[in-house]
Amino acid sequence: MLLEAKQIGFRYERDRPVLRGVDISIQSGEIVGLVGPSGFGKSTLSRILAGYEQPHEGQVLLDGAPLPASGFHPVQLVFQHPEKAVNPRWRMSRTLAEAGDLDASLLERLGVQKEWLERFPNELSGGELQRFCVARALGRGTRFLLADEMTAMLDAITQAQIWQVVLEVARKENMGVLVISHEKHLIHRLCTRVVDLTITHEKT
Ligand SMILES: Nc1ncnc2c1ncn2[C@@H]1O[C@H](COP(=O)(O)OP(=O)(O)OP(=O)(O)O)[C@@H](O)[C@H]1O
Repeated sequence: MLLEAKQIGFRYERDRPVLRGVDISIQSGEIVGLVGPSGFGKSTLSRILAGYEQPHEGQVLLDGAPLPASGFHPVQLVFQHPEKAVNPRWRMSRTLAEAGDLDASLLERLGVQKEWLERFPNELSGGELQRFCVARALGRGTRFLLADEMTAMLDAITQAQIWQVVLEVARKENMGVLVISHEKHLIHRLCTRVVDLTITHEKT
């Protein structure tokens, strides 16, 4: 499968484009890094690739077709702030159910404890909550995972544990992964290819 963004243009405010003429593509099985200075539009691009934002120019295609508008989305985004990605009024078991039927061992491998399932998001630490968000994003229908500073707020051991599981699942399921991070060593260790947004970005 191929996820591609072609000639993407995007602005939040009139006359202030954030992205202009950006191209990026990810093949199944690839681990691609996306780097660039702060404020250059990396998170915006990941939201466009996941279908949360519509580009003002260009298009996002999955095997040549537009992203599906309903059902479990094949492109899943996990970002830095898990508390913004879950419904605060739902117990974690309900949030997880959004991913459908998960691989039984996944929660255990991600270090999710059974008793956490009955808790609400505000009864978990950021790191505990992020494990749920990662699990939910690794549902059986996921073909591409976009990790936007996914482990930036976690300690090194938790970061390594989560990435190990993500890479195992990605390899087994032949998922494509986009890694957005300011941590050069993480990008270097994980990625087979790196896209630099300062180069991809069309100069004016
Ligand atoms: N909702 C919004 N409304 C207006 N401007 C926004 C909004 N979200 C982001 N921006 C602006 O768009 C630009 C790109 O932001 P974005 O978060 O995509 O950058 P980034 O490369 O991911 O940055 P960082 O590395 O700091 O996370 C920034 O100038 C930011 O201030």
